[in-house]
Order: sequence, then C-alpha cells, then structure tokens
Amino acid sequence: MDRFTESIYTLIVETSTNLPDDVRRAIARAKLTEEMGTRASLALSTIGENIIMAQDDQAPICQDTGMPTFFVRCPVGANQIEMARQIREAVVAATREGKLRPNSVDSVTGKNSGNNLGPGTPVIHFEQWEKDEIEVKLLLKGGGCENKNIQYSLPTELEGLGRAGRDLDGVRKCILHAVYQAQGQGCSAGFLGVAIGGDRTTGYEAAKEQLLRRVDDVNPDPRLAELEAYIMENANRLDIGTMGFGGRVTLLGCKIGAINRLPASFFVSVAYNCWAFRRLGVIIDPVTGGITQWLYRDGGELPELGAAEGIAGSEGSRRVVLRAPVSEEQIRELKVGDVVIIDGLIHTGRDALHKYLMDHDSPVDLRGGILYHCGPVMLQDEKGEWHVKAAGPTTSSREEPYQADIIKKFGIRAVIGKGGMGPKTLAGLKEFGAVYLNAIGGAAQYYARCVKKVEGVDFLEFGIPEAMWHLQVEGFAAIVTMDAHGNSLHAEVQQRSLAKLAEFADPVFV
Ligand SMILES: O=C(O)C[C@H](O)C(=O)O
Ligand code: SF4
Repeated sequence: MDRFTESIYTLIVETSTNLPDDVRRAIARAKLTEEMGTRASLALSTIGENIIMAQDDQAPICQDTGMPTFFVRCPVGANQIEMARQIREAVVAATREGKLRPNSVDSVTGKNSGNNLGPGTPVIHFEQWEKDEIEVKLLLKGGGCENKNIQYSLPTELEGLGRAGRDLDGVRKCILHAVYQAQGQGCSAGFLGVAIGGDRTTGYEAAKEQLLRRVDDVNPDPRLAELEAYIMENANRLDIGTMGFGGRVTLLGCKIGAINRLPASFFVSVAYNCWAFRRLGVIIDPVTGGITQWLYRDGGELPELGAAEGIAGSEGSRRVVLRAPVSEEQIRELKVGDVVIIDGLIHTGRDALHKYLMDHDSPVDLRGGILYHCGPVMLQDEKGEWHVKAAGPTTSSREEPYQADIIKKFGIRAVIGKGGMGPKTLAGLKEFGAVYLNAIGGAAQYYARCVKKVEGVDFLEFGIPEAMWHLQVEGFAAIVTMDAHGNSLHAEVQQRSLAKLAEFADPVFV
C-alpha cells in the first residue's frame, strides 16, 4: 500500500472505531446531566461502554459505517485524480477488514457492490488551498440519522410552532422542529449542522460542513452564536432524551452557518448526526504521504465513559429473560419499561427481508421467534465461518408498512429494533400477542459481544446488511417500549415533546 493510501486507511479505521475527543466530552457531559437510574442514563452508560469496546477492539462503533465522505484540502498542483484513486483503494481495504460495512447499494437493481465503491460512493470533496500540506477530514454519517435530515423552505407552517417566517426567528423554529421530528430515531442525543440559505443542494452541503466544526467552538458571528446557545438550551427541554426514552439531553451540539440565497428562496437545511458522530481528520505531508497531525484529538485527559451500569444491569426495572420459542402468555406479561434479556436464537431482518416475506415463505420457522432489525458487519474466515464484527439495531419505522402483517403471518413474538414503530404495528402487537423491544442504537460492539455463534445465513444475495442472519445470543438486553396492551413509550414521548415544542411558538429573535 502506498503511504498516502495507508494514511487514509488509518484515518478510516480511526474514524470508524474511535470517537473524537470533543464528541466523547459531549457524551460524558450528557451522562452527568441525566439522573442516575433513568432509562436515558442507562442507555448513555451502554453507549459509553460501547465506545470503549470499539476503541479496545478497533471495531466499528456502529454497524452502519455510513457514507464515507472525505473533505480534502490540498496544495495547488497536487494530483487530485491520484489522491481519489488512493482514497478508493483505502476504502476497499477498510471494507475487506470489517472496519467499514459494505454500504454501497445499486439504486436500480438493489445489489450491494460489496466494497463500498460505486457511482456516488465514496463522496470526495476537493478544495485547493495555499498551504503546502494536505488536510483530509472524514465524516462517516449513517443512514438512520441521514434520514432525519430535513430541509425547510420559508415561509412555512410548522407543527406545534405555527408560522416560520423569513427571518432568524423562522430559522429558530425550523431548528427546534428538526429536533422534534427526529425524536429518537436518529439515535439521539444528536448533533446538528445547520445552513441558512443556499439552494437545495448547497444548503445541505453547507449544513454537513457545519458538522466539521468542533463541538466546543464558538460561532464567530454573534447572532448565530446566540442562536446556537438558544437551541442548545431549549431543544434539551423537549424531553426526547437518549434513544427517545425521555430525558434531559436530546441535543449534544448545534452548529449554524449562513450562505447567501436567491431572493426567491429561503432554505434552512439541517443535517442530523447521531451520538455516534464519527468525524476525524489528518494533516498529511504531500512528499512522504505520512500523517503529521491528527485533528479533533487534543491529547488531553479523556472523560470516563464506561463506568456506570448499562441497561443490562438496571436495577430499577423488572428484568425478564426471553428465549425462543416464546409463548403468548410470556409476552402478555410484559409491560413498557421492562428490561428483557434475550438468550438463544434470534434472526436478523430489515428492509429487503420484510418486503420479501410479505409474499414468500420464510426459510426458517419463525413461530414464537424473535426478529432483530439489524444489518450487521460480518466477516468470513478461511474455513468459511462467519463472524459478527458489529451488530446494533437499525431504525424500525421503515418496516412499519409490513411489520404487523409479518408478525401475524409467521407468529413472531418479539421484534427488536430502535426508534419505535407506529400505530399499525402497535395494534398488531396487541392483536397477535407480540412486543417491540428497543435496543440501544449504535451500540454495535456491545451487541456483537452478545452473539455467541452465527448459526447460518439466508438471502446473502440481498447483501450482507440485508441478509437474514441466524444468531445465537446470550445476555442481549433491550427495553420493552411497545407492549401487547396498546402502550407505546414512543407515542407518549412524541406527544409530550409536541406539547413542549408548542411552548416555543412565541417570537424570540425579533
Ligand atoms: O443501517 C443501519 O444499520 C442503521 C441505520 O444507520 C439506522 O440508524 O437506521
Ligand atoms: S444506527 Fe444509530 S448510531 Fe448507527 S449510524 Fe444509524 S443513527 Fe447513527
């Protein structure tokens, strides 16, 4: 491997496995803010534990290693074609080593390229600067939080907040609304990059660039600095909390920039990033290709993240062990708030599988079974055996159109995912006797360690994340957030946060 390629490879591995210092500090602060023993605090402890595990094992923090997005600044005359080639080579190597999940899917055929290369992937932005060195920043932003990005065109009417006009107060309302609409689905607590202005394309680009700012910096524009501070204070009053469990910390950072707009357009573009905010950077010597400096690493003392007990050890809640096949009686006994520990066989299934199962049979008997919304990172050894490298939950709401029908058709008793599901699934859980279990989003190392054996796989042709993996697990902890009695923590938190959002309808920035 060329030295530059090697440097990029190291950058990818570090970004995927080792969170930057400013992000760690923000998460540690959140942990101190939440009351001990609450669901949010337990979830944050599991997140902290997961961050340490990922660092120790040099394994992906989250199984969704996102869209590799490189921001390169290089001296005049540097060969960008060659740099792009080497970046792609490093991406392929990192995928082969299980540091990146194969995440590049043909949008027409649905085929996963398997190596993270394809039209539009990876994303590489080049810019020239007058310095002699090369700066490369990398953002690995996953699909679940990417789905929570939102763009507003002002003026507009916003749920709970009313009219958002073409001024800073309208922008204020959009940002609060962006946090509200994300709920826990983008693995809150999150970070926002916001751009005021631009067109639809440059607005989103500028929003993502705001994510390159350090969490603890201060906006040089005093009006935007004031808006950022306002958002940090008040978005955290929405009581959405970590994973949407309710709590004091919903937002870990908010960075706002402005670019000029057309007279007719007024966009506010919001890039939502999950707590697993994977962005790092390096300075590279253009002669040797070697790394001379790391960005977002201060070298100072890092906060303690892995100390307190996570959800598995929670004492305040009732703990129930489930093992498939699960009976209807066992399920009907469960209530929202119970902690469930799963032992035994579970099956992964996400978008492609749900669509498929609607009009086909399952290759395995799912009666009394447990289905896990998860697209893991998997590696195969020389003997052909599969190993789980990362395996946290994916956003369940995408399966909302199918889930109730699939529970009924196959007799599934428990669905594990994150972010909750809607009214159709809730009604299905009640009618057919099933539960929804919320695992901690992004805790991919924590859950990978629960997998004791890969029993087999079906539909590998769907690609690694979408295949149906049959996994033997032990001590897999999740929280009942939708039970078989019509209760949904997600619906409750959403309603409560909407009422809080409405308290911010009056103008502030006039
Ligand atoms: O694709 C995944 O594994 C998860 C995704 O990032 C999500 O948040 O839903
Ligand atoms: S699963 Fe959660 S932590 Fe992972 S990329 Fe998706 S939103 Fe981020």
